[in-house]
Amino acid sequence: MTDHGFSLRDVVVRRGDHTVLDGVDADIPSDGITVLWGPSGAGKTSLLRLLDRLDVPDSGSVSYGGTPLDDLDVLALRRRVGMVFQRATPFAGTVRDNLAVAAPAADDEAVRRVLERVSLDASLLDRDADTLSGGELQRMCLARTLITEPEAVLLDEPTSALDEEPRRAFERSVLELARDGLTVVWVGHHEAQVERVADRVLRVEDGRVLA
Ligand SMILES: Nc1ncnc2c1ncn2[C@@H]1O[C@H](COP(=O)(O)OP(=O)(O)OP(=O)(O)O)[C@@H](O)[C@H]1O
Repeated sequence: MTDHGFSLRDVVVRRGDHTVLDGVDADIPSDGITVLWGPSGAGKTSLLRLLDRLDVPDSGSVSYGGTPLDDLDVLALRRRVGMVFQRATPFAGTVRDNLAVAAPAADDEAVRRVLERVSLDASLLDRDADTLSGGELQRMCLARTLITEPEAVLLDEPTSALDEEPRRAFERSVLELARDGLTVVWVGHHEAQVERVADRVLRVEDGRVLA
């Protein structure tokens, strides 16, 4: 197991009388892009949310960098592990305001650097976030996650609402981030996309992770 990967042992999540995750054992190494892949309703999103402690399992354990998440301060964990959701979640205000919410102390240089990492033009900084295109918005959300310099990011079908061109642009940004050492866990849907981005695939089916 590498320095800051995730590991899940016998993880069970129940919602009412439905078992959403049913004894999951999995290791997610810190290098490259790991895609969680499987049919709708298989439990991919539920698994991803455990990694940032947005949810806690009913039993079993989840650790990060060898430490059980229960033993980590949750805010510190979320600084190390960022999340981008399926639907872009802009705050009211400009792109600059959105980045400042995540990192009030970030200077101009840091802001410009993070925009460059997601291929967003710096001229967008003073635009109202709600005037951005879907693709720009999702890359802004990625930038907002990256500006706190996490070690890992969790992506929950971040391109499912995007057309082909912005989807490819988002993929290119993430591939480059992974090449620069960011740990990426990506809940995928489109098979062609999985083939383009995955360094490894964890197949999730019916609440289990198959080898
Ligand atoms: N809060 C909840 N209450 C009841 N059932 C839930 C809840 N959250 C998830 N589920 C159920 O758990 C199962 C797994 O859901 P999950 O969202 O993890 O699947 P998924 O693999 O991410 O699916 P999709 O690809 O459609 O997003 C689904 O059957 C879902 O209806």
